[in-house]
Amino acid sequence: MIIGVPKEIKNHEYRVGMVPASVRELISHGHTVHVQSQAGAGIGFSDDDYIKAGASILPTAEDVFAAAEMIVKVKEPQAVERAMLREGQILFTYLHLAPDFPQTQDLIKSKAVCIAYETVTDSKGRLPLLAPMSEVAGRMSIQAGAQALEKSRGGAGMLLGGVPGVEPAKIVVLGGGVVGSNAARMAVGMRADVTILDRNIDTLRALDEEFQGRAKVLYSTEEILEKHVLAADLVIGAVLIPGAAAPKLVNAGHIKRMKPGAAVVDVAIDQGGCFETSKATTHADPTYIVDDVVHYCVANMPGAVARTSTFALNNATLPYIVKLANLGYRDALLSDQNLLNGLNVIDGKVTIREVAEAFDLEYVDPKATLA
Ligand SMILES: NC(=O)C1=CN([C@@H]2O[C@H](COP(=O)(O)OP(=O)(O)OC[C@H]3O[C@@H](n4cnc5c(N)ncnc54)[C@H](O)[C@@H]3O)[C@@H](O)[C@H]2O)C=CC1
Ligand SMILES: CC(=O)C(=O)O
Ligand SMILES: [Mg+2]
Repeated sequence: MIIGVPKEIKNHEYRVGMVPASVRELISHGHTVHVQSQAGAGIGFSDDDYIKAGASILPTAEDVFAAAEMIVKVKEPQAVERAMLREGQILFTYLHLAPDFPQTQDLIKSKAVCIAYETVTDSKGRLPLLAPMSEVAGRMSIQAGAQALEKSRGGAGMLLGGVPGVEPAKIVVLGGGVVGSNAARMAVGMRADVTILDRNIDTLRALDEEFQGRAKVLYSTEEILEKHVLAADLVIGAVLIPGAAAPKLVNAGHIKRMKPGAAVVDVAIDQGGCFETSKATTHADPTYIVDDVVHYCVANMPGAVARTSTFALNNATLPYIVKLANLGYRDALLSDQNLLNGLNVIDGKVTIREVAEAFDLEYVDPKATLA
């Protein structure tokens, strides 16, 4: 198969779909890999590094999209990239369609085979291609929150861990999955006062066992959520209903009643965000203030630590890239229900229920589209 790796174009996005070691692996399976010139420059890989791994370098994204049977990316395709997709071409990347109607429309129009990293599952129902970036974003969320609480960002001027004789900040983590548990680990390590809310009893048990009282672990009723959010200095938004738009757990009224100078970090912003007042921001201008509460809502947080993130992402995606390349999308998807769960749009049809429901579009059984 001919595989194409374009340079990412989102604001301050330095990750790349494949590192040279991944390219080498595909070449060893007999595939051809075209990489856009400078695609890896942001994480220290030159065009020469890719050539040594066996890739050929193409000057523009247009060249890569035109040549490739499968495009491997990191972030959801931007409008100019969507315009370059064609019928039957495989797109393997993060998509986050449920909060993004323009992208959904364009992918339908393209008739491409669009497989989203974030809805591929594993045998335990987890999300193996989302998890590495959730680990990164969860850990980063506490750094982002710490900065948001500084005076220069509009925060109350609090140090997360306090100092001897002064109380630490109260951090509330909404959702105790991969993002939430990683956020809590960092926050506990910094000696903040940490409370995690979730609705999955098994998750609550596992967190309770892990933290042994160093973080409070609570079932998230509306009452508990309101009580803890209103008392918080920092709230991390880390809930997910796979494939669907994030539930708006914190409304504008809650934000109004939060402490002045408090901060929220909405990691779930890639799925639309779990604070009613969230709107996506960029690394160039990450925060804004609503009712004296600092909001950090960057949708590609791991892009800031692109080197760590690209390796972590490639470790997870490579086996799936190899499978798609070796078998072709039809056999790869039909032989692996977990990979099939990643199929969001194919031949102009929506094959993920949550996205179809979000936009009142027809849902088509993915298997029916491959018959
Ligand atoms: N902004 C960014 O750069 C990044 C964002 N993310 C996003 O972070 C979000 C969280 O991802 P993960 O932690 O991997 O998901 P996960 O599936 O591991 O965890 C989500 C948790 O939310 C809980 N939950 C769902 N609905 C809830 C509710 N109403 N109340 C309380 N808890 C609820 C679930 O029980 C689960 O434990 C996703 O939207 C993901 O796409 C991930 C990586 C980077
Ligand atoms: C998951 C995601 O949105 C990211 O890694 O940017
Ligand atoms: Mg207020």
